[in-house]
Amino acid sequence: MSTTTSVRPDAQRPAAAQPLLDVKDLVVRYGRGRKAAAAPAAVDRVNFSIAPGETVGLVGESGSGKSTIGKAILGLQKVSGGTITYEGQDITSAGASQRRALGSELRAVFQDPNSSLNPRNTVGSSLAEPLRLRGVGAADARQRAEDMLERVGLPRDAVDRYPSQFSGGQRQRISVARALICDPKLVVCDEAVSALDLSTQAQVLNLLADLRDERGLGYLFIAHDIAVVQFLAQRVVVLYRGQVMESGPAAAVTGNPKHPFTQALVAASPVPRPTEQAARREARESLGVRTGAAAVPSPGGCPFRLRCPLATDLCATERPALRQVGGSAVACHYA
Ligand SMILES: Nc1ncnc2c1ncn2[C@@H]1O[C@H](COP(=O)(O)OP(=O)(O)OP(=O)(O)O)[C@@H](O)[C@H]1O
Repeated sequence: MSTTTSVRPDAQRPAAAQPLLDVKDLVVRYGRGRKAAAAPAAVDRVNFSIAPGETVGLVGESGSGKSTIGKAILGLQKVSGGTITYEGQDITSAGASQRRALGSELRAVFQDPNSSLNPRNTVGSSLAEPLRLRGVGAADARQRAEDMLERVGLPRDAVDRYPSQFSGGQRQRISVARALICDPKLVVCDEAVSALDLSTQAQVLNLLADLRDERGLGYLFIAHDIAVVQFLAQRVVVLYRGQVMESGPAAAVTGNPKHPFTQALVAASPVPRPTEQAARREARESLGVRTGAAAVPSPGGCPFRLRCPLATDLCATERPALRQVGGSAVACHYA
């Protein structure tokens, strides 16, 4: 699985010799002792790797083992078999000190931002905490927290406010800022945008893509929605009942799924068929409505272009939101 195909051409990079992360024959069984041995494997001989700067999407229905794999990589779940290697170092059963040493390089963003933000702490102290643990002084940590908040599109004075004073989407931006403040090399995003509405999903996905491209980050992007995974991932791994059903370049897996389960997953995604979208566009054009896509071509493509309730056709006419992506202006109703 060495080919990299991205929906954003600027995210393409040559494959590196040594993977950033290598998961080999991973098995996870829940429970202890004899109970665990008798339990069906939640993750069953899973293999995949992530190159530096690459995004791999892990997709599958509920209960297919996605989060279990994420937790095993983060050291939050004991592994029953196989190996997890990070930059050539075996971290399968890493102890506390090895994990601490890895802490700034391997970070996570979860579905619920409250899981990483203590409601009693100001945003500034939540962001500064991982830096302080690594010996950064208070003034420097505050400065870096303010810089990071600005980078994720929040005001610098957010440092002195509490998580409850922000919307769900803003809290997720704060979680992203907290995950990235230590300059990690790999971020596990576990359903990081699933709880957000479509508009906020698009904003956070764009933010994740921009940060990846700026910093050369690797992502393991876990989601049940293959349309969301397709936006960010260069390669996709499809899981079913703990096993890999199909994997490969994102465009191939989502555009021409080989396995019946992947086909079902694509069909289940709330994406109108391209033919349906074309029919909608024709209908609008016959009414003289200018299409957003024709007005401002998008280099990366909107993640919701196929399932946007407006089929993105009214973007440029109704709410001409413009933003810069890779040097080009992109119009999106949801931007
Ligand atoms: N703590 C646990 N104890 C026992 N079984 C568990 C535990 N956590 C998960 N499982 C089981 O492991 C399997 C995989 O669960 P996992 O949460 O990894 O799936 P998932 O694909 O992330 O699902 P979802 O999309 O709903 O989060 C499921 O059968 C689940 O019931």
